Amino acid sequence: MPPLEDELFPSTPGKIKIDRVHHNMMNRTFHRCFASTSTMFLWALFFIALTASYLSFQGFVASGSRYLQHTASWSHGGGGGGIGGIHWEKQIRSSAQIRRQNGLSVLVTGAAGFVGTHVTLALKKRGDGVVGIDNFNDYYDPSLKKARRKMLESHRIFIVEGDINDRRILAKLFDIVAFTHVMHLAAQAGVRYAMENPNSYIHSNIAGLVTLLEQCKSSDPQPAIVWASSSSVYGLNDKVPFSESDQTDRPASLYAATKKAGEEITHTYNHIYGLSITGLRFFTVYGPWGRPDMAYFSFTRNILQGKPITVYRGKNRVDLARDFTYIDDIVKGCVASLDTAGKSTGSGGKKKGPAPYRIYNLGNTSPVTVPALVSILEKNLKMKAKKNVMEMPGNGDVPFTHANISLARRELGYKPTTDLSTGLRKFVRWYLAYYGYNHGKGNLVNL
Ligand SMILES: O=C(O)[C@H]1O[C@H](OP(=O)(O)OP(=O)(O)OC[C@H]2O[C@@H](n3ccc(=O)[nH]c3=O)[C@H](O)[C@@H]2O)[C@H](O)[C@@H](O)[C@@H]1O
Repeated sequence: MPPLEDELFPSTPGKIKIDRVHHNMMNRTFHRCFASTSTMFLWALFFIALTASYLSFQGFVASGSRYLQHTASWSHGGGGGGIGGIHWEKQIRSSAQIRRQNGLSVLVTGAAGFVGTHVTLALKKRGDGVVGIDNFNDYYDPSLKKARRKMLESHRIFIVEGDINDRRILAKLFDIVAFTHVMHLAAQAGVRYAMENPNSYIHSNIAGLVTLLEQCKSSDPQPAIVWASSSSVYGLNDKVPFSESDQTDRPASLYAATKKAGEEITHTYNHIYGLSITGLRFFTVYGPWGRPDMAYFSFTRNILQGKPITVYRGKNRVDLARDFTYIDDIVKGCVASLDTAGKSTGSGGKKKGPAPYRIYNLGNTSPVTVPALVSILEKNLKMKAKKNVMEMPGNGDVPFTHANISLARRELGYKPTTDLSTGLRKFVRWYLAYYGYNHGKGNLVNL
């Protein structure tokens, strides 16, 4: 059995063990023990204070660097598009200035994208106020997006460098400008890339869309929204031409599925919050300042560089076909949609009455096969393509698209006027002016 004292004062490191010699000795020991304990107590206090001040200093440094990062991201959004500050707000106000009677005030998302650039410019040219937002991601060469921005800047259009998933930026923009309309074109595009990077489709086409709608629903006044859906929602349908009333529940790619989801999500915001919604199903849009990931663009590059192109073919050697639609026709459809969009009816996040919910096909109504597309390019480039023909891989592609545009014609006055030959001639002219024959460094040209 251990002695009682040992139990009361266990011999642990740092603790004084009581001497059991005699009483005086014990007193002295107690005294020493007490004195040492109070010293220990003071030391302990000292260490606690030291630790506390170290931790709070760390916290200060961390929050300081968070603050610095925050400030940095709000002041260096990238060449000309820096975020935050008086100068930034001034550029936004100036870009948003309306210069015609009953002009619109439009926020264009994806403004440095292909369709975004063209729509933004068209609105500005007719005197509407317009501000762009774009995250300048590197899905395809960001230098093309920057060149588009430079071109827009020469027309005094300001593009904020930011992501539609960033609630703070959206809130700030709506604080500065009472947008009457949002032209929502920011998206992860491309049908086949969805197998490589599925999450980017969820990030932009689902999460980004919801973030934007949340902002719009709580804005006062609520803007009307026109946004880009896609012909790909018709998926595996084989009844042609595709009509808006056809069922769209058999998407062939994740891209198509996110666009279809977008149609359902916008419907919800229309139903609950009274947002005015117009969804536009674009059919394979092409033209100057286009997207390098698309077939007409990459074929042109490869033909000029003497590289082979891959031409996909459907089952039983059937050629694939697309209802290729020229950018100027699409722009007219977008602008007409903005002009005819009824008002949103909500305020303070509450619906006051039913608001319009519309969906339109914007196509060309004359599908052309991919080999025919290649022939037109060969003629314009005066060069022969090296073709590798192979069966379409099961990666989300659909064999054909063909738009019925009667609804858009009736309600928007939409009437496409550019056939594929004319449109590709314009594209090739732009391409050669921009890249040169060797696809060298781009020379910036005006539209
Ligand atoms: O209209 C639409 O909904 C969609 O149009 C295009 O998608 P897609 O029609 O597949 O356009 P491309 O990628 O340019 O392909 C056009 C045709 O060329 C074919 N192709 C593509 C690439 C290739 O290397 N070879 C080839 O034969 C495709 O199979 C397709 O039939 C866009 O990329 C989508 O963002 C858009 O939403």
